Amino acid sequence: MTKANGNGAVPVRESQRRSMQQHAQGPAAMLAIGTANPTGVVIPQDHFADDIFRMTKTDHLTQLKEKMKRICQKTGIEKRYFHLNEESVGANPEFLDRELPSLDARIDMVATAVPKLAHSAATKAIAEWGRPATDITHLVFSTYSACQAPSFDLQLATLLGLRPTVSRTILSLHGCYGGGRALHLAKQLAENNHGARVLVACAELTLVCFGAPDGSNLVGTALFGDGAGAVIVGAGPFSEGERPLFEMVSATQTTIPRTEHVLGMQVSRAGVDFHLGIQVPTLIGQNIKQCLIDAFGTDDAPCSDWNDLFWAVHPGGRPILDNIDTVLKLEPGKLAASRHVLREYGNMSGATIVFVLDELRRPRKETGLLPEWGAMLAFGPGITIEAMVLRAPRLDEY
Ligand SMILES: CCCCCCCCCCCCCCCCCC(=O)SCCNC(=O)CCNC(=O)[C@H](O)C(C)(C)COP(=O)(O)OP(=O)(O)OC[C@H]1O[C@@H](n2cnc3c(N)ncnc32)[C@H](O)[C@@H]1OP(=O)(O)O
Repeated sequence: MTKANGNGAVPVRESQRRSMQQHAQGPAAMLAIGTANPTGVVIPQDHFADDIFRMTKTDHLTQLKEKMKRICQKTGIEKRYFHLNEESVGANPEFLDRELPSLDARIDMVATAVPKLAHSAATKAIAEWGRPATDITHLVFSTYSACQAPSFDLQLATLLGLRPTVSRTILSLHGCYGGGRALHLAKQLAENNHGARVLVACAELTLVCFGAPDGSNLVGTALFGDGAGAVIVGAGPFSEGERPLFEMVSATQTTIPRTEHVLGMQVSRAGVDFHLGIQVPTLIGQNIKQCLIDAFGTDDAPCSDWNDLFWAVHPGGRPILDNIDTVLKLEPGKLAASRHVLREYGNMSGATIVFVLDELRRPRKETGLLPEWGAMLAFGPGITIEAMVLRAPRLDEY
């Protein structure tokens, strides 16, 4: 069979051959990881309630403050990093009144702060990768702060000096599954484009959501922090010096039916409003096993014991991790990387999963080598669950 072109007939077999060559060898892998947090403000969780009520001039709301203290004690968080500080909150009093427009001022602040934070994480990932930034062919950027075009993806590409031909995608408002979604897309891009090297960048600043504590935002205010993560993703053949940290074997996205109202974010003239339903941890616990079975592509559990795997779980909140432990009957310590990241940084939404992966790949005397097979999970509005089967190659494999 032939296909016409301007110069005559081109055999389809030839175009098929070319398209076959576009595919990479083997599954994509994460080749390097970088993380960053704002350097300005670190708030210990045990005096967060005092700090936030003072900063927002709401100390008179004593019952609300007591509830915030109760919530903070149950988060499993010890400290969080923030871009906003007392001075910038004082300079923007409209941030404290949801009736006043403040979106423009927030967009002005994130316009430089988000790419700067992403740049910091990406620079570390690129340095670890060891190849020049100009070898990056694709960029996938995820954030809940993007309200402009051109956006942070182009700013980051410029800051890093990427090629003008770099293929850019920005994911907006995917919330806590943004990092999982970006990695899932990067896997598909790397596997379908021979030689592709994809930079995944996730950067989250709570300042677009920040407001004075009220009856609706206590949990989010007690839980979320600022951070950025970056991962270089590519598939074989690997160049000298490239070493896969985690192979990205298969991935699925699942939406739990009829849960759209449970978890959500909405851009308003007063910033980004968010809603975290009290049933989120239970719903995730009830659905997680099936998502894993789907991701592993088997009719039943992929292994007799989920403890045979290593786990990279987005620490959306302490009870989410507790429910996963219970449902999967995990041994203590299986979710240690997730609990560590929650304790040290809080929930940094889409960027958090990169911190968990970074924590997992650190060699540990007490736990030894990771099991060969693992699972990555991230959750967010929808309720959407991103699941990915990972494989940790042995050091001498590549
Ligand atoms: C410079 C400073 C700047 C600061 C800026 C901060 C700004 C932050 C804004 C960032 C927003 C980003 C939004 C991103 C949205 C995407 C989220 C996701 O995708 S991923 C998913 C995100 N993750 C999640 O959705 C999980 C969040 N949940 C948790 O982590 C835990 O449930 C917990 C820590 C809140 C409580 O621990 P637990 O063991 O459950 O303890 P208990 O049962 O004893 O409850 C204690 C009290 O808490 C109450 N209460 C509980 N839940 C809720 C609720 N949803 N609703 C309301 N209230 C709630 C409960 O009723 C009780 O009240 P009381 O009886 O004392 O009066």
